[in-house]
Amino acid sequence: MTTPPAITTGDITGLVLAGGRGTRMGGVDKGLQNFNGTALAMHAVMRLGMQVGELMINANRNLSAYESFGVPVWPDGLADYAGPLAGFLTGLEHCETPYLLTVPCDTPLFPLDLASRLSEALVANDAEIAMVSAPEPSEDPGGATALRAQPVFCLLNATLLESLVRFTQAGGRKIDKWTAEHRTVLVPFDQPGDAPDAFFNANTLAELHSLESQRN
Ligand SMILES: Nc1nc2c(ncn2[C@@H]2O[C@H](COP(=O)(O)OP(=O)(O)OP(=O)(O)O)[C@@H](O)[C@H]2O)c(=O)[nH]1
Ligand SMILES: [Mg+2]
Repeated sequence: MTTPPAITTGDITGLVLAGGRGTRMGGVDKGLQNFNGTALAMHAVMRLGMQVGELMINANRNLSAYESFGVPVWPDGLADYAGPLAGFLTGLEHCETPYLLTVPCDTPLFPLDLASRLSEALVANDAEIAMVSAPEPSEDPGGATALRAQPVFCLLNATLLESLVRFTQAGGRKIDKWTAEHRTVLVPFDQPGDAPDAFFNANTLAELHSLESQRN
């Protein structure tokens, strides 16, 4: 058997997902909220930018504010805030590299080796999709953390565009339902040296402020 070629940085387009409603944050444009003095989406742009060859932002409001971050901005093609899968579709439609790596705008401490670890796992498992699996805080105070799939952190083979067009045209909206149709590898980020809170996301203003006090 021949080993599939490694994925290099230049093979990947990074996509910052900032197209949501931000309902739990009071309906604000989440990507534009300040985090330690810089807009959340800009944190993602900087962190992802050092791991990929090209970058894009997917946003549905305040497009000129996002454009000022210096990377192309694309709104959803699907109407009415169809969810993050609409962002995946937009990203794949505009992706000119063999792979697309998605990150949400509300997780500003995601790891700097995200792209390399997802890439290695994708190749090693001959997969089409590599998805993060990471510790999540327990609902009960003092409860143990559990490892959960983080479907908005996904490395996708760009050839999946056709499949996603079909899935969304049929009304599909759930990321995990779509990824289940393809060879998907879950990549655990709970190894020694991994920050346990790297994938904590800010859905409310209180969560945003509590994340601000963490160091990375
Ligand atoms: N393109 C696109 N992205 C979305 C959409 N809905 C959510 N997202 C993105 O998916 C990621 C995870 O979503 P949430 O954390 O639920 O963010 P949200 O939908 O803005 O917030 P809530 O309305 O409070 O659920 C974020 O990066 C959002 O920007 C959508 O309709 N279109
Ligand atoms: Mg979130």
